[in-house]
Amino acid sequence: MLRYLTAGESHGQALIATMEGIPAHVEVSSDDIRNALARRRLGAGRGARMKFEADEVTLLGGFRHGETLGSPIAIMVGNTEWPKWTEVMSPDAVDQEVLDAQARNAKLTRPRPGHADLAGMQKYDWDEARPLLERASARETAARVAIGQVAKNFLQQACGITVLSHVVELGPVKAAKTFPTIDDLDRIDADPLRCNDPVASLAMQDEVEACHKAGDTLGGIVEVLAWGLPPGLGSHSQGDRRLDAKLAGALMGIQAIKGVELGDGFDLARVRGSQAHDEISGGPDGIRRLSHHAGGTEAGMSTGEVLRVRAAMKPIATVPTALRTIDVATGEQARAHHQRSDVCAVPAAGVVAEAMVALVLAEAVLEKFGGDSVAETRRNLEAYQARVAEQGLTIHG
Ligand SMILES: Cc1cc2nc3c(=O)[nH]c(=O)nc-3n(C[C@H](O)[C@H](O)[C@H](O)COP(=O)(O)O)c2cc1C
Ligand SMILES: C=C(O[C@@H]1CC(C(=O)O)=C[C@@H](OP(=O)(O)O)[C@H]1O)C(=O)O
Repeated sequence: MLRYLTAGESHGQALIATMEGIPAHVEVSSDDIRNALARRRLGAGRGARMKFEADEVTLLGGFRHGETLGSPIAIMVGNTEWPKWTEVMSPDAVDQEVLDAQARNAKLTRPRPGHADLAGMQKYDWDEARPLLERASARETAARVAIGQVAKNFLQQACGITVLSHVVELGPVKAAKTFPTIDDLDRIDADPLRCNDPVASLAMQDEVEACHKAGDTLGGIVEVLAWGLPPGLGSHSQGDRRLDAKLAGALMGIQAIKGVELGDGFDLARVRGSQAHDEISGGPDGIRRLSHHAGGTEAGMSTGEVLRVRAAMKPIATVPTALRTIDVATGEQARAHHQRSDVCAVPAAGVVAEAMVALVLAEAVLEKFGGDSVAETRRNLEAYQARVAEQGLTIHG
């Protein structure tokens, strides 16, 4: 069983991710994690904080000599801005004078619509937003990307599975419906919008710029693709074992994601059945699908086709021309607290979505094939593939 947790606050000393269940002998380096975190910082529309703050990676446990040990993993992502926040975020009690000064200067009593601020104050009994926003912040996704990279390395090394994402919509701009391949990954990462369509990317960059000037924010849609999945990950037999349900839950668990669709998703509801399903054809090479509407799952199981899942991100909620709210200290109408924010974080959300998909797939692979070492998982996978081939049911995607 694969399980993981993260801890840490946005302006805390560090984020920590722990993960248990990853087999031994997955090759991972600190640079792999650093590169993954650098990809998450990329992208047009990110705010000032991404420029002056850095992620400091430390592999704390579960690794030795560039490999996983099969024991629990702990990764620390240190925050270089911590020295400026030691008093505001001190884990230990501070003097009343310091608290009073903080209250005078910076008590966040004007909850921001679209954030954890107001519901969190109600639920956890706080009189300001700081204790909520610190954990609700998507800074936390750095920790998930760190362990997601370990899952990606495992998937690649044990099963030859590759996970990639690209931005398909940004506000009103839509990319052409092109299907990137693994070879496009470097080009997509080099694009400021992580978009596979260069013309749409320019229009997206203009949209980000226009929004920035107007003091407004943007959302968009990312698509995650995974190549190399065997058929049969997940199960039809219980709702909570379905691969599509796990993917949807994991992607909806990312801050600001408000919709998820598998394959053609919502569009399938608008066409007739004869147009909606992926017909099956046989032949000497094995089985082939004549279309890719389902997105690589049927009845909660992977089909062996390319997995294709999309996530819709709402526009950034901390709108610079601040939204209306109340001041909870006075009960009076006010404008929401705003210091700075991203105009758009859709390219970064794509990288986070890749990590979440990789974690779900790693869990599904381990559920189906088990294995305490990469070689054992691979051997079990190969035995399964050989049996499927004997049945004459090998998929050629
Ligand atoms: C990578 C990433 C960066 C984000 N950056 C910001 C930001 O700068 N400002 C902001 O208001 N929200 C940002 N968000 C979204 C908020 O964290 C999120 O909307 C908020 O915590 C409320 O959660 P909810 O939208 O899921 O309801 C970001 C989300 C992601 C995934
Ligand atoms: C720090 C990160 O993203 C932050 C996520 C975030 C939010 O509300 O989610 C708000 C912003 O932080 P602040 O309000 O302090 O400027 C982003 O910069 C990060 O992704 O590493």
